[in-house]
Amino acid sequence: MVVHVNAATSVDGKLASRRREQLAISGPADFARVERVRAANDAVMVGVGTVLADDPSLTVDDAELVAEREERGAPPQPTRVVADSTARTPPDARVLDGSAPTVVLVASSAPAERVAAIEDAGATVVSAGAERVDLPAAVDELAARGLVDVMVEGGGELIFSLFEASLVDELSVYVGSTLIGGRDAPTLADGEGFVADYPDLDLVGVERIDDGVLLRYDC
Ligand SMILES: NC(=O)C1=CN([C@@H]2O[C@H](COP(=O)(O)OP(=O)(O)OC[C@H]3O[C@@H](n4cnc5c(N)ncnc54)[C@H](OP(=O)(O)O)[C@@H]3O)[C@@H](O)[C@H]2O)C=CC1
Ligand SMILES: Nc1nc(O)c(N)c(N[C@@H]2O[C@H](COP(=O)(O)O)[C@@H](O)[C@H]2O)n1
Repeated sequence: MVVHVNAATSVDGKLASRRREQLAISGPADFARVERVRAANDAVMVGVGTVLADDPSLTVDDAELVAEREERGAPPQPTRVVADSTARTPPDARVLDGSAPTVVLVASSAPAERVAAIEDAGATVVSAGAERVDLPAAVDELAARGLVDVMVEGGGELIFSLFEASLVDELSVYVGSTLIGGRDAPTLADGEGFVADYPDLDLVGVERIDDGVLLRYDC
């Protein structure tokens, strides 16, 4: 199992503004790279905060990349995965539009009627954890379903939890040349934050793309 976190930040480490609206930090070449990373993975995962803020599709749109997946015997699209403890994913969200398989990870305490609405929209609901999605159990469950290479696109709450659980194998951060600011703006890793035992990453790549820099780390 390989968990690869990929995200784009401003020079000051923000994922978006304090309004938490979707913001294009990547340029065209970086978005094309992100699409290639999606296509190389079995699953593309986000937290429900990103679904509510961005309403992403998380699909591979480039027909050549879809064809390449099919040539190697993979399904045309990676499976979309949402970490959503209380089943807040709206039934009309793009991740539930049927254009790719979707797994929604919930806690066992998630309200049954909201779980049913997500299932009615065509997603597979997987329960892991009592009150909040238990990420180690969830990734094991994904692997058992053949989803072994997982790309995580954010946001900051989910990314922090994955680092806290020592589940991240690779991190790619595209640092765009824009400054967002704001103490309440989401950052690459939010959550409670570390106060000791800070993850020590191994810088393995630096590349200029568009007007920013892609930093790659082994974790
Ligand atoms: N620039 C970029 O590359 C990206 C930017 N973004 C931006 O980030 C923002 C959204 O980020 P953020 O608000 O942090 O949302 P996240 O996408 O990280 O989702 C956070 C939510 O995920 C749920 N969740 C379920 N299980 C867990 C767990 N074990 N650990 C942590 N979270 C869990 C929680 O809700 P619950 O408790 O209900 O389960 C939590 O509130 C938006 O502004 C978006 O535009 C997002 C992705 C990429
Ligand atoms: N790599 C990257 N660069 C940015 O500038 C971004 N804003 C994001 N956001 C992520 O991409 C998702 C959008 O996906 P779709 O295009 O709708 O498929 C968004 O939800 C974030 O996860 N990423």
